[in-house]
Amino acid sequence: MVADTSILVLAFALFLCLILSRWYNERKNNINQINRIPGVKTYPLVGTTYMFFGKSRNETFDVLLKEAIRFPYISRLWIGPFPQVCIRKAEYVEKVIGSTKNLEKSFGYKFIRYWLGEGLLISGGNKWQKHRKIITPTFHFSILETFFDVFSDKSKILIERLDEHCGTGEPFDIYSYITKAAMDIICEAAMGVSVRAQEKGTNTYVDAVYQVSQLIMNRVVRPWLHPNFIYKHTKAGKEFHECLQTLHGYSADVIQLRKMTRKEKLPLNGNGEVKKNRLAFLDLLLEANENENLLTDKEIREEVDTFMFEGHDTTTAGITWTIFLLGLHPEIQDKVYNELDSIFHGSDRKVTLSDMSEMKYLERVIKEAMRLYPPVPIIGRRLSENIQLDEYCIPEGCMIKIDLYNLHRDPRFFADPETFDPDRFLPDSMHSRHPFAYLPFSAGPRNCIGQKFAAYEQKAVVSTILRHFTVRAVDKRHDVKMINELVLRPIGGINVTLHRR
Ligand code: HEM
Repeated sequence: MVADTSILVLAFALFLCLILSRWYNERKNNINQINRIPGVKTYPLVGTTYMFFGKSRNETFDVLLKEAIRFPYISRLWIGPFPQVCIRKAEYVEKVIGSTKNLEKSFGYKFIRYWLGEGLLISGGNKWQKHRKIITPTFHFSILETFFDVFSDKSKILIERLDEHCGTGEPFDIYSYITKAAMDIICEAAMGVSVRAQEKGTNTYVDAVYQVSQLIMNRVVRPWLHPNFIYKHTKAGKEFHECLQTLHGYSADVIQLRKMTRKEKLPLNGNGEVKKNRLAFLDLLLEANENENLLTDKEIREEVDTFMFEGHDTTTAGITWTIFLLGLHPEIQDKVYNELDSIFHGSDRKVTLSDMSEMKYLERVIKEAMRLYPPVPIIGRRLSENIQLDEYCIPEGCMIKIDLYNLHRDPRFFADPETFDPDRFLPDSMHSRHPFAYLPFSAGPRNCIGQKFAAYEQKAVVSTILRHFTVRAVDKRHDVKMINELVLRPIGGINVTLHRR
C-alpha cells in the first residue's frame, strides 16, 4: 500500500517536473525571441518600466517618442515579467490586425475593464461578436442621417458659448468647450438623453473621465500596483474607486432617464407605430433587453459606459487638434472658409448630410490633423498565434502595442512628416500609399464602429465654428505638451483667440 502511494507520488512529481520544464523551456525560448528585438536595458522585476519612474504626465509620452526615434519600426518593452512588442511599421501592423486573427485586446486593457466592463471596446470572443452584431445596425447610414439636427443644435449652443470670448483678444482654452459640446452630442444622439453639459458649469462625469484615464495609465507602467489587493489600499486605488462610482452613476442615470422618457419620445409613423430607423443606440439596446433578452441590464450599462467615453473623448480630441492646426495656419483656414462659403453662401442654415460630401478640403484637413494627432494614439492586441515580422518571430500570447502616433510619421509614406499638409489626402496620394500607413480608426474586424459618426460630427462642428469665427492659436506646436491617457490630449488645453467673421 505504502509502495503504491510512493509510486503515485513519484509519478505525480515526475509529471509536474515535466510540465514545469516544458513551461520553463517555452518561456525561455519566448524570452530569447523577444530579447532579440531591440529595446532599452531590462532589469529584474520592473522590466523596462523604470523609464517612466519619476516622470510627469507629458514626460511619459516623451519617453515613448524617444523610444520610437531610437528604435524605429519595432522595439520591445517589459512591463515587469510581461513582454510587449511595440510596432510602428505599416507592413507589421497589417500582419497583426489585417486578418480575422488577433482579435483579443492586450493586458493593459484589463485596467480599463473595471470602468467599461465587457463593453465592445474591451470584450473578446463570442461576447464581442454577438454585441458587435447587435450594435452595428445603430450606425447604419440611414440612422446617422437623423443625427444632423443634433450636430447643428449642439454646435449652435457651442457658438453662443464661444461668442463670449469673441473679439476680446484674450486667449482662452477651447478644449473644455468642445468637450461639453461632444458630450451633449453623444448623449442626445446615441442615448436619446439631453444632459445639457454646455449649459452647466463643471461636469463631474468629464472630470472623472480625465482622472480615471490618468490613473489607469499610471497603473499600467507600475507593476507593483497591478494586483488588486495592493491597489485598492493605495491613495490612487481609492481615487479610482471614487471615479468609478461617479462614472457608473452617471451612465446609470442616463439609462434611467431614457427608460422613463422612451415611450413618449420615440417618433411614430402614420399608423402610430414606432419608426424603427429613428431609434437611438440606447433604444436598440433596451429593446434587445426587453423583447428578446439578448442583453442583460449589466451589459447595457457597460455598453453605455463604453459609448459615452469613446463617443465624446475621441471626437473632442479630433476637433480640437484640427482647430489648433487651423489656428496656426491661416492660409489653410482661409481655404476651408472659402469652401464653406461656396456651400453655405454666408447663410446661417443647419448643416446637412448632403453638405458632407461637399466639404472635400475640410475632410483632408481633419484627416491630416488626425495623422499628426491621432485621438487614440496607441492600441493593443494579444497574439493568438506566432507571427514573423521580418527577422523576428513573435510568440503567441505576446502583447503587441500598435503605436499609431509614430506609424503616421513614417517618411516612406509621409514625406517631411511633421509638416501639416492636408493635400497628402488627395485621392492620388492616398491610392499610392500602404493601406495600413494611416489608421486613426484602426482597421480590420475590431476597427472603430463609430468612425462614420465621428467623421460627420467633426465636420459638422468644425465647419460651424469656422463659419462664425476666425481662429488664431496662441501656442506653437512645440509648446503644446501632449499626454497619452487613452486619448491624446494637450496638457493645459488649446489656447486660442476668436474674431467674428
Ligand atoms: C475621432 C474620433 C474617433 C477615433 C479617432 C476613434 C478611434 C478608435 C480606434 C483607434 C479604435 C480601436 C481601439 C482598439 O483597438 O483598442 C476604436 C474602437 C472603437 N470605437 Fe472609436 N474612435 C472615434 C470615435 C468613436 C465614436 C464617436 C464612437 C461611438 C459613437 C466610437 C466607438 C468605438 C467603439 C465601441 C470601439 C470598439 C470597437 C470594437 O472593438 O468592436 N468611436 N475607435
